[in-house]
Amino acid sequence: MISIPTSPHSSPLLATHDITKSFGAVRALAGISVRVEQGESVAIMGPSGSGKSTLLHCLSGVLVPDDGVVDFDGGPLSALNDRQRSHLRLSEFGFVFQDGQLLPELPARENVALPLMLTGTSRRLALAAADDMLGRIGLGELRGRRPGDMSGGQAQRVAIARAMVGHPRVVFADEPSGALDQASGHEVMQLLTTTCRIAGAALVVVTHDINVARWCSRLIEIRDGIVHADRRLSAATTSGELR
Ligand SMILES: Nc1ncnc2c1ncn2[C@@H]1O[C@H](COP(=O)(O)OP(=O)(O)OP(=O)(O)O)[C@@H](O)[C@H]1O
Repeated sequence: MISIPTSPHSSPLLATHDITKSFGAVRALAGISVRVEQGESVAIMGPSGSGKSTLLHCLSGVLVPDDGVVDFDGGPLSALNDRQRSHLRLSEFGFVFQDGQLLPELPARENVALPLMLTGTSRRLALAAADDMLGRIGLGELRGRRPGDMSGGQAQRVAIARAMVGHPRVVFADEPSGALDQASGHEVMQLLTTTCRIAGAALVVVTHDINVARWCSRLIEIRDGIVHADRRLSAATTSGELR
């Protein structure tokens, strides 16, 4: 685990303080302050181009903001160099993308084991942990199958197993059900929110779809690179159970 120098004040798990980010003349983030508490699930919504993915990438240390600060676990991500930030992403964060981004040449269990092997776990232990995770989410029978031989929903569930196998403290998901039909999308969101809740991981989901956002306990709406609204969602539907 990487230790970040801590700030003196008590802090949420993850927070941005007035961050800005521009790409050339395009101001993607124009001063955003948000907080994500431990174990909380937060949806980020907003029109196309409003800065949702840029915010997600700044929160997860993939991008460095031009101004402002991102704190994780009480310390600024900017205190870490590139190598330390990469290690933090592998060891503390999990990622789920719209198309899963599984490696097509590897069977499910090797895709799931990969983040552990990249942080130094032996192949044998990483594969055992991957098999265990796949079994716990009801995908044991898929462990030898390559992504090209799975449905989109199955591949997304394997991607969730890969995101969760390292016991992340935060899972970042960018349109995790965006490429799926409604029923598969529902299953994927149920699995994602349930596994995060059981693991005590915070979840940050970028989505265009209010039905996806409703799986979360909070909704942050972004417009033109600033926070337009930040509210609790009362009817969080996070009641699915793991098989
Ligand atoms: N790497 C980049 N290079 C240039 N411009 C970028 C880059 N990444 C984002 N932008 C621009 O920054 C703005 C915000 O982009 P971002 O992807 O964060 O929006 P978004 O809300 O996630 O959009 P969408 O819903 O369409 O995915 C857009 O105008 C986009 O074109």
